[in-house]
Amino acid sequence: MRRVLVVTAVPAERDAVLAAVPGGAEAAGEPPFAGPAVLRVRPAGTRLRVDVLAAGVGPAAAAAGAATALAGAAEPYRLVLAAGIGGGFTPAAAVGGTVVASSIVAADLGSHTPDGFADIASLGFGTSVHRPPGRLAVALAAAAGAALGPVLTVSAATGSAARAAELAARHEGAAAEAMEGFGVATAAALHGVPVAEIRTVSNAVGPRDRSAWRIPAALAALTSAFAAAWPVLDTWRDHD
Ligand SMILES: O=C(O)c1cccc(C(=O)CC[C@H]2O[C@@H](n3cnc4c(=O)[nH]cnc43)[C@H](O)[C@@H]2O)c1
Repeated sequence: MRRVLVVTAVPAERDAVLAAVPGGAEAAGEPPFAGPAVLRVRPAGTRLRVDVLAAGVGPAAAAAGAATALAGAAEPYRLVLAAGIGGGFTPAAAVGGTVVASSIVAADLGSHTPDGFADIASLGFGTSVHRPPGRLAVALAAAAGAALGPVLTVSAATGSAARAAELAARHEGAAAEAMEGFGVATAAALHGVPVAEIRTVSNAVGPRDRSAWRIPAALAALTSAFAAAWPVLDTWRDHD
């Protein structure tokens, strides 16, 4: 049986992933304390047992929830997936599109200096990038019709064109921005489990415009992305 943990921010994203498996979900056991529940689905025609957790918004909640699920697992997970909606960088990822992370980047973890932003790695305090297994990321992107590129994790969503341009200039090929991936990846790395990230684009990274957000479309795309991903996750071997 191939156990996969999917970590989203909010229940609507969790439910979009679960909707990719007709027939609904079952409880995957009570959380070890009064934390978010984990729901389980078994995609038909695969050996997958997929646990889906809505851990909360932001890198800290994502890391805490993912680490708790990993630590409490009765059997080890073979892969952890950060998943949900995100902002797309133009032109790499349009609203309604899908992005698979080639790298998972902590984009605002570090220090502001007179010479610009210094990330956590340049400060000597650990890594600022987690890398999914390359062949898995390529296969997921191909199956889902997704763009493949760096997905930036931020603690504060971009709200201006200037900030979007600053991030795009610092991270070549940046495809999407979200708030949980690096937290999930940090928990996965702590437990020695490979990580991947799938984002569906609800908005363009740039000036804050709530009216331009297309969250229902992004959630529908998330369901489609996971329906396409099951066969890839089922056959992937972690030495690939
Ligand atoms: O700026 C606002 O008014 C605003 C209104 C609703 C939601 C937000 C968020 O920041 C949602 C963050 C939540 O959704 C993901 N997400 C979606 N798009 C983005 C983005 O462009 N940048 C960062 N995160 C985004 C994120 O992963 C969170 O789970 C703001």
